[in-house]
Amino acid sequence: MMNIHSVKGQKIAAGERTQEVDHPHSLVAQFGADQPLPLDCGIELSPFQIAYQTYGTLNADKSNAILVCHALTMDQHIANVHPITGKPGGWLTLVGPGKPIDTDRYFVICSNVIGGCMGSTGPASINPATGKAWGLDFPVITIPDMVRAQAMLIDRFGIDKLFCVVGGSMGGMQVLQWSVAFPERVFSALAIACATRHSAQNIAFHELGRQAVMADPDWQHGRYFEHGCFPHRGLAVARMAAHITYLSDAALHRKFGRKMQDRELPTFSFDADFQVESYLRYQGSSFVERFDANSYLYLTRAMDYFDIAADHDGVLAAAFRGTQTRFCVVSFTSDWLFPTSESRAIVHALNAGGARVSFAEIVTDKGHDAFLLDEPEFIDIARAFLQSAGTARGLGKAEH
Ligand SMILES: CC(=O)SCCNC(=O)CCNC(=O)[C@H](O)C(C)(C)COP(=O)(O)OP(=O)(O)OC[C@H]1O[C@@H](n2cnc3c(N)ncnc32)[C@H](O)[C@@H]1OP(=O)(O)O
Ligand SMILES: N[C@@H](CCO)C(=O)O
Repeated sequence: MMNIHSVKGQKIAAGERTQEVDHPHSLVAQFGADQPLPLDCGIELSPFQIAYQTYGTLNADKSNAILVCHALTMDQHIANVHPITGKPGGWLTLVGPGKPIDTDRYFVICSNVIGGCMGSTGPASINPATGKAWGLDFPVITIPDMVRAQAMLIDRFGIDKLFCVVGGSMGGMQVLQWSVAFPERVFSALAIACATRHSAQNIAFHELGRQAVMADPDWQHGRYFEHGCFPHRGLAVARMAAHITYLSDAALHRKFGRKMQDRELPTFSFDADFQVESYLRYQGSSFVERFDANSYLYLTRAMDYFDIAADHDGVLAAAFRGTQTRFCVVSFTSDWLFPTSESRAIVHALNAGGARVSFAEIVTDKGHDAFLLDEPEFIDIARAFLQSAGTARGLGKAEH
């Protein structure tokens, strides 16, 4: 029986941070001492829980399930109003009735990653051994750990084989890991704006963000809840730096150029004179209202450690050899975080491994986060891929 409860999250209430906040729109699967999660660091995490959302209906033979893997700071609320921000779902361009991930046709599951802060067990959860938030005592988790936890959730649904696993950025890493760790459970895979390993430049940006968090005196060596504070400034700076990498020079120029913010002339101060400064400050301050600082450390670390080839004697193609999964790999021309060269490396490895793979590079100036935006060519490609995979899976044609 599925063990379903209203999620008791750990933190994040804008302005009034507590360690027990309801997330009434999520379901939670709990895993007790009899079902520990084996982690790459050698520790078994137990007990733990996974918060998740579902959309649509699972068909009788359980062949229409799509697992959506969320990106770094996103969460399971991909197609419903977000319970903290009150904003529309995080991936409505792709998920919903009549959308490529058609909730009238597919059963869609999206779970908050292990280590996250939206109801799944993470560093802000209570450590049963101490009765306090885990903080940095939480074990370091990896992308394979996230996927192993998701597989345990999928088992609870009695789903042997997912029709598709879909994700962008860190979600795309999970897609690739699913196809390597559980090839027989993945009929098709849509990996967007991602890579099989994190580059030196990307690790460097993550390190910058982590150092910004840890340099904030309110971080308190990760024990900020106990001190009744939160590293707002450090986490906001981390987000500002990261957000620049999600965009592109051309997009920033198009949106803001050198335009001034609510003024005609420079103030000759360090106010946000430029619109782009004001925008970045807003992105930083809104982020800290919805995200946990320690989770940010853990999830960026998980991406840093990701390296599929390293787990296969340095031979990427060996990871995919003999796979029956149908792949679609997508990149965006202005993505300098996961440039097209990374996607080509995935495609070459898949080809060498004998996989069935299609590849699209979308021309856009919207940067890495183009996968979250209304990018018609990308939406069309996702729709066509799922349509053709659905036909191959015997799911019939969509009405739309
Ligand atoms: C948990 C969730 O809700 S997940 C939400 C979805 N995902 C994320 O947050 C990931 C991070 N966010 C992003 O990467 C991007 O914001 C996207 C991709 C989601 C959206 O991109 P876009 O639609 O192009 O929005 P854009 O980046 O221009 O940001 C718009 C916001 O900036 C604000 N803004 C724009 N210009 C300025 C300015 N000069 N000064 C201050 N704020 C500004 C807008 O008011 C708007 O605020 P709102 O989000 O509260 O409505
Ligand atoms: N902007 C998205 C994607 C980052 O890779 C996020 O914050 O999760």
